[in-house]
Amino acid sequence: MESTLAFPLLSFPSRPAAGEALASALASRVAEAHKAGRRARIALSGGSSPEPAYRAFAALDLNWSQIDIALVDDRWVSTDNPGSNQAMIERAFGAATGVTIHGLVRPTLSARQAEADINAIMAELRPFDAIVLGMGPDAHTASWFPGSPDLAACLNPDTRASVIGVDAGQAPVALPYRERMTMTLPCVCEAGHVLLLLFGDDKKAILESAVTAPITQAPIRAAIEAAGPRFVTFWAS
Ligand SMILES: O=C1O[C@H](COP(=O)(O)O)[C@@H](O)[C@H](O)[C@H]1O
Repeated sequence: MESTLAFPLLSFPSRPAAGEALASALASRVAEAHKAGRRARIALSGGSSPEPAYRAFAALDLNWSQIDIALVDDRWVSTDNPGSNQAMIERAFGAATGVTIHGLVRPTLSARQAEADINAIMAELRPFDAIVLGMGPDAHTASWFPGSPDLAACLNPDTRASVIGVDAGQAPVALPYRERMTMTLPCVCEAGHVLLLLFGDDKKAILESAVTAPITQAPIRAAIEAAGPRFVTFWAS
């Protein structure tokens, strides 16, 4: 199927092939950082789509002790909850000995109460070499949900915050995980590479509609516009 998008959408014959290509792109970003003599910093999304791609990345022969992995967003649950993005990422990177994973959740606090602590950590990690985004069926990305009273704060281009606690309870797709922590638009879109991993003909059609939809209804459009040519989609049917 031809893409009608005005930005790069790389099509792959299968989901595993798309995941391997994403893993290879991330490995290139890691190699660049290490060649420059510094730790590599990658931020990853959660959800149901990306775990096999993360396993493919984790299987690569990299100097994992010089790689920081942060989360783009998480549901405000502890890692024993099946909805925990952190738990999925920790599982996927089990083979990556020495990697540092920076979780966003502090289960004894509310997301709002934890913002200052997590923002301090993110300030040390920014800017990220690469960020991996996903997209939900309501055109949300990260935890930027249509209808959320916190959407404007998430998408404020002038915010100094890297992450904010959000109430996503107005978005049916978010439930039952109403309370969340998410990176903000500037934190995501200043990254060297903003990579969207997307599966299914239905989601491709949603992405194509999102580029002309109001940002309040299709928050992913904010990332597409802010990242410009650094926004690349890895897609398989
Ligand atoms: O809730 C979330 O959903 C999005 C999309 O996930 P998917 O299940 O449709 O693959 C994800 O990118 C985000 O990290 C997650 O918190």
